[in-house]
Amino acid sequence: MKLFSQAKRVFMITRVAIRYGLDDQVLTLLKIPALQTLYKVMPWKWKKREATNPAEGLRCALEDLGPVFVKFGQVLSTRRDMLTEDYANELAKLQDKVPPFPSDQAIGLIEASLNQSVDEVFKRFDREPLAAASIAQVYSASLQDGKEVVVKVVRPNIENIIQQDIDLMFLMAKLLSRMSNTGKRLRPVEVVAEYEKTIFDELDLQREAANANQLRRNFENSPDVYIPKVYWDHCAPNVLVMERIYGVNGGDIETLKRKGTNMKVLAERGVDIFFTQVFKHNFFHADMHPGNVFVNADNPDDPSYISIDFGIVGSLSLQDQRYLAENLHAFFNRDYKRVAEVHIESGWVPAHTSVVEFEAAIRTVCEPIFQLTFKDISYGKLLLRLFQTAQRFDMEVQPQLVLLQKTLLNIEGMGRDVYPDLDLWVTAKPFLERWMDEQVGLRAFVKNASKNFPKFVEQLPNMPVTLNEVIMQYHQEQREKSNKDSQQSLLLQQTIKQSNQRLVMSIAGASLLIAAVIDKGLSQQQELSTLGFMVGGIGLVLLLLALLRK
Ligand SMILES: Nc1ncnc2c1ncn2[C@@H]1O[C@H](COP(=O)(O)OP(=O)(O)OP(=O)(O)O)[C@@H](O)[C@H]1O
Repeated sequence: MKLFSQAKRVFMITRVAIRYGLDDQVLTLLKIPALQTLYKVMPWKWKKREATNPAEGLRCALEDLGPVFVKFGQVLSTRRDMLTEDYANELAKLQDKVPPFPSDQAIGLIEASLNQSVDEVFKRFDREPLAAASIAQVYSASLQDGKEVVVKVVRPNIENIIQQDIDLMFLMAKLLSRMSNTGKRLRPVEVVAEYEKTIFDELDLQREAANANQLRRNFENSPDVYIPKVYWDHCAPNVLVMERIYGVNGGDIETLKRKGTNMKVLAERGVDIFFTQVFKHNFFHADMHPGNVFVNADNPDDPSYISIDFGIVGSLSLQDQRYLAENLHAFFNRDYKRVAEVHIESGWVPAHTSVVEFEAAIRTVCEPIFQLTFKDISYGKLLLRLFQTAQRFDMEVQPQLVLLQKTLLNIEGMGRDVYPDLDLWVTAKPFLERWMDEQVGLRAFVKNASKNFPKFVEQLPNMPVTLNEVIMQYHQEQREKSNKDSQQSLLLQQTIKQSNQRLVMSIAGASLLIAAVIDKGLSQQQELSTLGFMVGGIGLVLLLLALLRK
C-alpha cells in the first residue's frame, strides 16, 4: 500500500516537473549524454511549458506539490549561500495558500486531545478559522473567564504526509548528489535532513508553547516587545491555546505611517531585541518574517513589538557566540588579519591555514561591502560572505550560526523597510563590546569566580584538611626520595621553601579575589567597584605569580 502511494506521488511529481520544464534542468544537472539524447525524442518535449524561466518553474512546481514542498522552498529561499539570486528571489515569493480543513474535524481533534468538549473549555469558539497555514489552523475563541485567545491546531494526518514527502525528498537528494557534481556540492541530503528536523519540530505545539514561555520570561516587563501568554491547561502536543494579540502587521508600513508611528524608534527597537536575544538571553526567535511580527502603535511615539509563532528558535554555544562577537568586532575595525587569526586560534579552520591567504580572501569579499556607509551595510550578507570564505578554507559552519545569519537578514530587511536610514552598528557595537568585556579578561575571571563562589564556600571547611594532606603527602614523597640521595636533600629543602612561598601567595591571591567577589555581592551592583577591581586585580596577579614561580 505504502509502495503504491509512493509510486503515485513519484508520478505526480514527474508530471508537475514536466509541466514547468524542471525536467530540462534536472537533465542538465545530471550530465548523462545518452539520457539527454533519448530524452529529446520524448513527446512532451514539444508541449509548451507553463513557466517563463527555470526559477519561476521551480517556484510553480513547489506550489503545485503542496505545503511540505512549499515550506521547503521557503526554507531554501533563505539559503542564499547555496542559491543564485534569481532562484532565491523567486522562492521568497512562495506563500502557503492552503485551503482550510473542515472546522468539525478541527473541533474533533481539540476535544480528543484535551479530553473535554469545546463548550466546556471555551465560552465562545469561532468556527470560521482565523488563519489556515500549512501545518496548523488557527481559531479565535474566549475562555470561560472571558479572556480572548487563539487556538492553534495541527492539521490531521499531516505527520504521515510530511514523512512520505520527506522520504521522497531524500530519494531525490541522494540521486542528485550521486549523479551530478554540482548536485553534490549543494549537499542536498544534508539540506533535506535539516529541513526534516525543522518541520517535525514545528509539528510539536507543546514545544512551541515552551519556547513562547521562555521568551515571555526573558522579556517580562520589557518596553520593547510583548510575548503572549500560553494557557498550559488547554495545551496538548497538537493544540496550543494562547492569549490573542492585536496590532498592526509588521509588514504593513502604510498603516504604521498613517498612525504617525515613530519609525526610527521602531526599527532601532527591532535590532535591540535581536541583539538582546543573541548576546544576553542566548535564545532567539528564528522565524522572524513580517507575518510573525506585530506592532503595538497605540502610543505612536513609543511603539513596541508583539511577537508570535515560536516554532523555530535558536541558541548559540559559547564558542559560537564568541565567534560572532569577535568577528563582527574585528570586521568593523576592518582588522581582517584579526578575523583570520581568530578563526585559526579557535580551531574553526585548520591550524595549517595560512593567515596571509585567509586574510586576503576575507579582504577581497569584504572590502566592497565597506565602500558603503555603515548604515547601508548588511550584517546578514557580511556574515554570509564570511561563512562562504571560511567554508573554502575548510570551516564547517554550525547550523545554529546559519540560522542566526538568516534571522539577521530578516531583521535587517524588516528594519530597513520600517526606517531606511537604520544604522545597525550603533545598536550592535555596545552589545558586542559588553559581551566581550564580560567573557574575556579580568572581569570575566572575576565574574566566573563570583558564579562559582557558593561551590567554593561549600568546600572551604574541608580546605585546611585537604591542604594539609596534600602538603604531608608531598613532604613524605620528597623525604623518601631524599633518603636515596643525600644531594637531593638540599634541593628538597629549597623546593619545600618555594612551595611554601607559592602556597602563601596562592592563599593571599585567592583571599583578595574572594574579597573582591564579596564586595561585588554586597554592593548588589552589576559591575565591580574600583576598589573591588583593584583588589581583585592584585589577587589575580598574586595567583599568576604563584603559578609561574618555579
Ligand atoms: N496570539 C495570536 N493572536 C492573534 N492572532 C494570531 C495569534 N497567533 C497566531 N495568529 C494568527 O494566525 C496566523 C498563523 O499563526 P502562526 O504563524 O502561529 O501559524 P503557523 O502555522 O506557524 O503559520 P506559518 O506556517 O505561516 O508561519 C498568524 O499569521 C496570525 O494572523
